[in-house]
Amino acid sequence: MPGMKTLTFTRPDDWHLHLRDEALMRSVLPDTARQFARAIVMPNLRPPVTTTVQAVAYRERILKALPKGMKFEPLMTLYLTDITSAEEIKKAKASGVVHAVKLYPAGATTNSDAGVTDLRKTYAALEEMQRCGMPLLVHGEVTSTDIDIFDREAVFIERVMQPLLKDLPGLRVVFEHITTKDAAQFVASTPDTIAATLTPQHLLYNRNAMLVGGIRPHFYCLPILKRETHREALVKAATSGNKKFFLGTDSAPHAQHTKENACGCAGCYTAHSAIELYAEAFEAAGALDKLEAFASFYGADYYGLPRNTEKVTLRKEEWQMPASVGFGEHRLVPLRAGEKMGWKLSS
Ligand SMILES: NC(=O)N[C@@H](CC(=O)O)C(=O)O
Ligand SMILES: [Zn+2]
Ligand SMILES: [Zn+2]
Repeated sequence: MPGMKTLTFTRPDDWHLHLRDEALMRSVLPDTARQFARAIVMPNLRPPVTTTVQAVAYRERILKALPKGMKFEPLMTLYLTDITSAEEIKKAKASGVVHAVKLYPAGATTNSDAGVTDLRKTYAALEEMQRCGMPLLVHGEVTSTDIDIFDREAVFIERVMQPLLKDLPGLRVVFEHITTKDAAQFVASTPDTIAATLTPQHLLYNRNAMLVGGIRPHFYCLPILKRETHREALVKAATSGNKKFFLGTDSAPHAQHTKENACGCAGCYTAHSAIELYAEAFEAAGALDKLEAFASFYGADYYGLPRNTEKVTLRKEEWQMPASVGFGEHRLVPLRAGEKMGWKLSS
């Protein structure tokens, strides 16, 4: 069609994704595989993926769940615990399928109770990671009860991140799903070994979306949405052309009834149309020309993997996000449910 606005670019990858397992995974995996060539798959299952043997088995379950005709490469991670050994890191590295290790401070987020209680307990593993170049992916929030939930990321920088990088200056660290100006500035000021992922919800929304005119549980994720000044700083980082900032949806599916609940779970389901959501955020910033490198180049470069060669096309087209989609035997409410979208990925 003449005059139709399209955007063709290298197929993207998702550098932070929750796929869950079994029937739940089978429901969400096609959404990711339709858009992304590869994804860094988070290990916060119950029980968590703490060993290479478990990661290899989880990878096989993912590949088996992939619908016929779809191509997708899951990049596996290990869940760091107080007892992860240097030996386990060596096995992970040698496997060729484990690409990173994830730090969840104990109690910080969904399925993090097996997480790290004191970072010093993990130094043998971290030293081996520093030696072999295995990235540490960090959920960067402190968990102390005296710290306000809106300050937990900023406080994490001074209390955990800075001491960690002082002790292990060669460690590769990805500050995952950053939500504050503080984190964006911190990452920008560090050497190239330190990078960050950015989610669509933190680029598109501030905390008003979650709290004004009624409490909207489908906008609740961790780290929690912050005020507008932070969102603006994140958009600036994502669209700056700085290779330290790349795409990681943090798509985190939870069944509808567990989010629409007196004690609702944390996590936004963005995989349904993640690349379209990012396109909207980049378009609003007048930076669509920066989307390809953010979505398809910088993450691969950071992880030392080849860039994808296949192309995808986004079309400017209005469509409506479904109110919910299937999730095993449950329902799952995607971000933007029932609302208009302005971009569509061509199939
Ligand atoms: N982001 C979230 O709010 N939730 C994630 C965990 C995480 O990434 O912190 C989940 O697994 O549900
Ligand atoms: Zn997290
Ligand atoms: Zn996550």
